[in-house]
Amino acid sequence: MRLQIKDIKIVDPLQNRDSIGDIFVENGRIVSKFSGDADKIVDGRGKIAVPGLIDIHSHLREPGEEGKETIYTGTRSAAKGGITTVFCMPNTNPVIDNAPTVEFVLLKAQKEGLVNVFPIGCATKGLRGMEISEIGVLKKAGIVAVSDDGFPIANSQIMRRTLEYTKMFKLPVISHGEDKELSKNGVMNEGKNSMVLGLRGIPKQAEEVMVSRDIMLAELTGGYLHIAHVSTAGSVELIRQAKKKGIKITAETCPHYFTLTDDAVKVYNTNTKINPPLRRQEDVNAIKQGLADGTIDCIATDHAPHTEEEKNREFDLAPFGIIGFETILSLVLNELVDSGILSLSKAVSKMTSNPAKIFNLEGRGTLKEGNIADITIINMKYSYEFKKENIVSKSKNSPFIGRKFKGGAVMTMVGGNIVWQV
Ligand SMILES: NC(=O)N[C@@H](CC(=O)O)C(=O)O
Ligand SMILES: [Zn+2]
Ligand SMILES: [Zn+2]
Repeated sequence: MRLQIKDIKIVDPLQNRDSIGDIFVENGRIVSKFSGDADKIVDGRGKIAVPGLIDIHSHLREPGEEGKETIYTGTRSAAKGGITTVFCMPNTNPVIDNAPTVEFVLLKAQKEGLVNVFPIGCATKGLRGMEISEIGVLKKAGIVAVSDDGFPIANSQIMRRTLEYTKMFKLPVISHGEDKELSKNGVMNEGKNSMVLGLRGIPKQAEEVMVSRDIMLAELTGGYLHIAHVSTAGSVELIRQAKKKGIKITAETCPHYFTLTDDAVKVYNTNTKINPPLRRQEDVNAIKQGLADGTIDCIATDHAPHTEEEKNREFDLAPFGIIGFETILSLVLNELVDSGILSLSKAVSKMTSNPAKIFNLEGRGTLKEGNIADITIINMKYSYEFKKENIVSKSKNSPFIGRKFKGGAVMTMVGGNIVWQV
């Protein structure tokens, strides 16, 4: 199969490319040209081609919680959002702390997935924070990182050992920064709003205490630390200083942390209940600054589907988490690129070349010749309203329902195959 995308603006951060040209795809790879005609031609006029987006933080819920999402539905939702590769977190049932479960996820993804799926393995057995998983075995089975995500390792000695042990396998340790004692019973950011609403707060320090600890342990061990879903100004500053000191650390944030504040919780909408919680405007500003100056390397969704039954409960009782695949690109374009905080190329690098580099994904994250033809085509003029009835994910828990966007993915290509098209 030979495919040619004609007269398209190509934005490829790794190659520093931002110019109009053609893209040639043969046998699933990007080639410089082919002799003879294409089997299919895509008219790229007025559109932009970028490397397929890589979302390094999501919850696909399979195995075990197929009522919320499956690999089948989740990868379709991702494809609609312009995402060609997703990493999935191990807080499934059973958890991904053993090779057969890694293999199950990979096999399911191969059979039913529309985009590439790379599992993240548990850092500790059963996500219990007591005993390090068999990381070598997991790596052999195909994991790209380890994380206990929602159940951060409380014991500093175990975290130290995890950072030491994973060095051997060149696997980053993804840390969800939360001191569970400090955040205990909290359901939203601690501050004026939590007081007015009568909801128990989670102080910023619950995140920052753990981010500082993990930075210190990364310094001690020389291990590779990646901070998940940064939500506070203090965390941004801690990471900035750690990078200045030469500590091996990278970080991600999510669209909701640069788009919303805890003012959004005011109507007790449980689709604003996430962990870490939405913070204040000064945090939003600091996160934007951190993205602009390179302190924050990646933008990921933390796509965390939950059913309507679960979310239609009192704010206190509803689970934490929101879906994100179908809105990440439009939110990045509208909140960061249109407002001049990031150039398009810089913004794209945080969802392509940077993740590929941090997690050693060979052949992805750039449109270089020889690479896998994972390509996302953007139309900056594509206007739409994000409506509940159009959500592809099995779950509908988004705080962005009803929002109007301009700019988004109009075609998603995985390994040279068009998997989604508007
Ligand atoms: N982010 C969330 O609010 N929830 C995540 C867990 C997590 O990412 O910590 C989930 O699995 O539902
Ligand atoms: Zn988390
Ligand atoms: Zn998560």
